[in-house]
Amino acid sequence: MLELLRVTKSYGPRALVRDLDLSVAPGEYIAVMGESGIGKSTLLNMVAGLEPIDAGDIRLDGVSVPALDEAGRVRLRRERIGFVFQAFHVLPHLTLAQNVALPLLLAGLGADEREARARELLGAVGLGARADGWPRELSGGELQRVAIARALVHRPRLLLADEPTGNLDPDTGASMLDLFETRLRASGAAAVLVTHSHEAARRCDRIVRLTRDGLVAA
Ligand SMILES: Nc1ncnc2c1ncn2[C@@H]1O[C@H](COP(=O)(O)OP(=O)(O)OP(=O)(O)O)[C@@H](O)[C@H]1O
Repeated sequence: MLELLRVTKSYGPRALVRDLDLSVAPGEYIAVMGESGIGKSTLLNMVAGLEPIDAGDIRLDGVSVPALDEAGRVRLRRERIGFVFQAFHVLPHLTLAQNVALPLLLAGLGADEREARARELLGAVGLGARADGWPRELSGGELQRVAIARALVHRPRLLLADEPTGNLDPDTGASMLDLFETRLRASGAAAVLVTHSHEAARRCDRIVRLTRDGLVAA
């Protein structure tokens, strides 16, 4: 469902990734590990069409992401991708329920369904009682769980998650990985998880390591 074909990306004169190949099957979970600064976040951003590539191709369900125009990339993200950003990107002027419901608002769902699904997912990440609270009232780990709920609420085909358990204690982290399983894998959705956690990586079907020489099996 996701294919990276000889993807090359440079910042200035320095090639960050060169001729990168990766193939992710429906329902497959891939853990991407690798040293800090090697390009893992950039990899997720390229897949989501948030960062242009210099050469190669990225195909999601047969659609070439780099060939889309900006409107097409926005639509692809809204409809098919859930993204847990390393820095959360939870919007401070929206309540937690409104933050989580945002993908459903963009998808054109009615208010009642948006509300119900956002609250249900906040419950699933252990923040049901805080649904009407504000991001400024939350700890880092709680914000991370809001970001996870928002990435799952529209039932994406592909979850891209950048250190999704980085701010969580081991038990909470494990329960978030359980949630990915129950909400995504059952429907054939795939996931690419960037993680430094061997615990989280072990739960995936495959672990790859991003190195200066490209992606290698770990
Ligand atoms: N917009 C940009 N312009 C120039 N350089 C950038 C840009 N974005 C990222 N980089 C550089 O590309 C490299 C890879 O960054 P990236 O965030 O993808 O690494 P990472 O593997 O996710 O690191 P970490 O594990 O620390 O999050 C870094 O050296 C970073 O400074």
